[in-house]
Amino acid sequence: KNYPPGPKWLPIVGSALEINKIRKKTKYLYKSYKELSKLYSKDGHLLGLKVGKDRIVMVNTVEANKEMLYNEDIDGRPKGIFYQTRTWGERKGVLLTDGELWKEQRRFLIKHLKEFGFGRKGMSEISSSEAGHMVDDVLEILNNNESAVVPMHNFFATYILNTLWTMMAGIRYKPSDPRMVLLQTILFELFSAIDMVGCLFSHFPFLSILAPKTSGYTEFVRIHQRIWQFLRDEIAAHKSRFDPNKEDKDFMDVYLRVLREHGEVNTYSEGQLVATCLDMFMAGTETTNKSMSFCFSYLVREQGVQKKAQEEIDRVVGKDRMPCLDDRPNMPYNEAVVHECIRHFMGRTFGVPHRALRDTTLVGYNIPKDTMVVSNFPNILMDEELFPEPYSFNPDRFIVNGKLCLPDYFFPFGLSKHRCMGDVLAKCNIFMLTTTLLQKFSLLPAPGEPLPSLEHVDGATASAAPFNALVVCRTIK
Ligand code: HEM
Repeated sequence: KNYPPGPKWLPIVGSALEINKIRKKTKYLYKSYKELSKLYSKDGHLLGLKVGKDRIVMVNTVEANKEMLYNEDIDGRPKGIFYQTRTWGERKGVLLTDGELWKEQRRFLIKHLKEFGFGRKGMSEISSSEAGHMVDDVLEILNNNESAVVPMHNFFATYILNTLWTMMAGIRYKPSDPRMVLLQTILFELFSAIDMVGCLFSHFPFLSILAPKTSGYTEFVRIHQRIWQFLRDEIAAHKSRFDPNKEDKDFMDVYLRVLREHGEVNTYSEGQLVATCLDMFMAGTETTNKSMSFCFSYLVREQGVQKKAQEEIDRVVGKDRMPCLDDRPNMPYNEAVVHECIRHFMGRTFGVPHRALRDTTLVGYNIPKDTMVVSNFPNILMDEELFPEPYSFNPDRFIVNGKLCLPDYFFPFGLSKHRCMGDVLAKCNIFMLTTTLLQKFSLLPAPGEPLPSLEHVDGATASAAPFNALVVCRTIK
């Protein structure tokens, strides 16, 4: 009763058939939800759905999102096969957990990551060092030539992972490392095959037994097994060289010391360590990397925007040193590029689902316990009234009187207690990698190839369609 408006529910499938029908027409899930909202939701705030066993409420407007994100009754994370298969059937980690475990482990993670630079000056040094490695790698690809065609798909992924992994595990990888290439390929496959709200086997769990292959269950488990193995190998390496008398070098050392000294007590366990690493690996790299894939697909198309960003870099930084985070206040245009690329990414990606912990209400509608409640970021970030010509890449929309100005309806990292843990790192990396690359090189359309497509790859996190760019050395006057 008084559940948010939406399509009719049929037995077993709920509203899945109608969503599917519209998705075939619109291609993208966020566009399907927009159409359904137009059809069913008079006030536009919420769209109420049921897909298989899951009750899902899409939260469309700024007002409803603010109410939802500050409502403690909707502070849970979903339960069920999809969320728990990632962590061996248990609820572990920091991304998809709630209650005491989430509170304690999130606090512990942030506190100790700070010791290794997270959110502090050390982080900009790590990011700057990765930007330097990136330039060296591009020069190697150019091999003394003026230009080269470079696949931009996943180009930034390893540098982004390295900034996080330096703090988590004290290591960095080369983008050519076969383990990295494999991990990035399977992660891309995984995120394209699922939606933020689940997939076939999560809405219809019996399919994981009756049709494990067709429902995506087998592939989901296979990909996770690979990632678990990668993480477990690194933890094993840390264990084998652990010396209690030496200072901890990274988060894994800190966590292993706690386990050695106190055993697996309260919410601390080796499984929790693996799950936290898994969460950071997925939440920390996919998001930033895909934001950057949108950024450069537009910068190749929009040479005017690229030139404007380069003019500011040349004026403020010059050519004799690399950009650094302290330049940010003097570089509002490049700062605005960072926010515009995040807008394009989250403008096609839903928030991490919340769960109603008890029966509650939202903008006057009833939300029963255990309903999945999801921020429909695309509805806000691609709204023509809030962001005119939303599909154009226009950093100037965030500049007022020559200064960066972010409206209060721009909150792509969420709000309140579950707010993204990595927003500072993400913005730092996007700024450092973008400005450092544009200082040294221009990116042009690859000769003989179409411009980067405006279509994107749908999935749990959206990505620009793969594209190549002609990377050309710049000579700065
Ligand atoms: C452009 C980059 C990123 C965007 C747009 C983004 C966005 C988000 C959003 C919308 C949420 C959900 C907030 C909510 O549920 O209310 C979230 C949660 C989270 N993000 Fe990010 N994120 C980004 C980068 C990162 C990075 C770099 C890290 C890791 C350092 C990270 C770690 C997390 C974690 C752990 C959570 C769960 C927080 C919790 O439930 O307590 N994210 N992020």
